[in-house]
Amino acid sequence: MSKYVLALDQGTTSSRAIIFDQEGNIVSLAQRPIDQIYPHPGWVNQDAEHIWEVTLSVMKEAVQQSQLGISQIAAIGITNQRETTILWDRATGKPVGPAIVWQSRQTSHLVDDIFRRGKAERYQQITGLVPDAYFSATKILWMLEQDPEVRRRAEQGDLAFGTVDSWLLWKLSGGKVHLTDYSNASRTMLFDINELEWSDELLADLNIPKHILPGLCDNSGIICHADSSILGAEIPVAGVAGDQQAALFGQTCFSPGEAKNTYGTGSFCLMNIGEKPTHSKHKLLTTIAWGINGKVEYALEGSIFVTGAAVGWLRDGLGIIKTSEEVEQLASSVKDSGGVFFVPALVGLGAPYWDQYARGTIIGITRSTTAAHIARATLEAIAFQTRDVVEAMIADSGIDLHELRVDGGAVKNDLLLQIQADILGVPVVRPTMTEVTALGAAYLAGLATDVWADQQDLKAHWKEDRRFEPSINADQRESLYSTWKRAVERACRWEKPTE
Ligand SMILES: Nc1ncnc2c1ncn2[C@@H]1O[C@H](COP(=O)(O)OP(=O)(O)O)[C@@H](O)[C@H]1O
Ligand SMILES: O=P(O)(O)OC[C@H](O)CO
Repeated sequence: MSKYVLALDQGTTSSRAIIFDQEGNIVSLAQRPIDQIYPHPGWVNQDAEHIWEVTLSVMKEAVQQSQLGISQIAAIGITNQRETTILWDRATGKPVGPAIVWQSRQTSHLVDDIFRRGKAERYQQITGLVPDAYFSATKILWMLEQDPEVRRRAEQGDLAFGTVDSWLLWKLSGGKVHLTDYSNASRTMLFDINELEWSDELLADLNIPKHILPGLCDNSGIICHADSSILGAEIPVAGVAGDQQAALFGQTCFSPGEAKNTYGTGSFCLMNIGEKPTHSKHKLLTTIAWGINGKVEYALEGSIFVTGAAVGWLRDGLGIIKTSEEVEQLASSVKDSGGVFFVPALVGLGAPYWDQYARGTIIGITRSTTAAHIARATLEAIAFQTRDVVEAMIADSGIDLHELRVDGGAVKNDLLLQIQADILGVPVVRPTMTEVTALGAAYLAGLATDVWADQQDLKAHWKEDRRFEPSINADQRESLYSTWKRAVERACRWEKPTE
């Protein structure tokens, strides 16, 4: 009998549930948006109950749409927006306050404190991360410091911390498990990626009680069973990974040197570096790709905070497009950006700049600048930021990039991918399946439940849709890129740190 896998992709802007067949084809897909809460400039919050309700509803919808019997679904795989921090009451299962989203800058001052105390390097040695408000650690601290009652309940063991994977596992299992996987743990800035355990040293440094943390589980293996009240049967949850690591897996980048870039709210370029956690010398992150059957593999990561979200801002903030898709037509209506450069540092800058206080900058505007030039500059900014991290990755790994595999919500935009090939100077390759994040989660779950035999089996599913070749010469490319670097300089350190 054919087997199917249900993947839950809980992203920053939406939850998707996708059922895959054994060839890796989509049988059904349901998607609904996640409400964003912006209480103050630079803050980004979400409601954890809402995240669960939306995820539950798309899961039910995808199963219904597929017309499959529930017994045909061999496993559930989970993948999630990473770092987003949730604290909940173990007894009631209710979240304590809003979830603090990975993009939120509300804890920048707590990170400044780590730097002021001269501890940044130590954090990096232990966790592989450049200290930043992006990661969960200072978000947890912020929640504990906001309210003495929250701190008291946490100390007493009443509260549980989790990233979105833990929250979904808790909810799916009916409150039976409090776990996280290696890939998500490695994004908390509390996990020792060398020793593969929570760091007592960093927990003590931030005064975070260890017992609020989840236990660890493999990325592939039976983790728990979905409560039968949810889909009518106890389906095994057999795969879980942070969305960027899941995309690396879905793109079948199983060997050292293989890399992908995912274009969603932000963009995340990851390269498999094998079994040694080599530390970056060029301000990239070292992160856990996955841990399966006791074997942990690592990746280098360039995290770009705002790419698709900049297109979202053109839509919701400026109102110059009605849908994100419209950006392609608007940007195509001009041959270049007319000298306009947009540094979309809307929530600071991630790799390789790590400037919490950079802010968005549009520069080079003249009397002839139009909305179309700004739209084109936005797509170019996505490509320039990718070049920034790809250059760092080549410098770190010593491996030359011959092509870039891409995926994510924004890669249906052909113009974006052409601009990307032009700015990088290497071909950009889009696979036929662009829901690679969900596919990666399905693969992890399906490998543990005999839907697929091994990684070789998965490699056979990957097919190229289109290859975008560079179409500008090296002089044009370098001239554009050096102007981008000047624009970034103007955006850096704009906001004043608060004490
Ligand atoms: N055609 C397009 N061109 C450029 N950006 C797009 C396009 N379609 C969607 N996007 C952007 O992609 C993002 C959604 O991608 P998705 O992978 O679903 O994100 P996430 O997983 O971060 O929620 C949004 O920020 C949206 O503005
Ligand atoms: O939900 P996405 O696709 O924007 O991914 C967010 C990343 O996991 C943040 O680290």
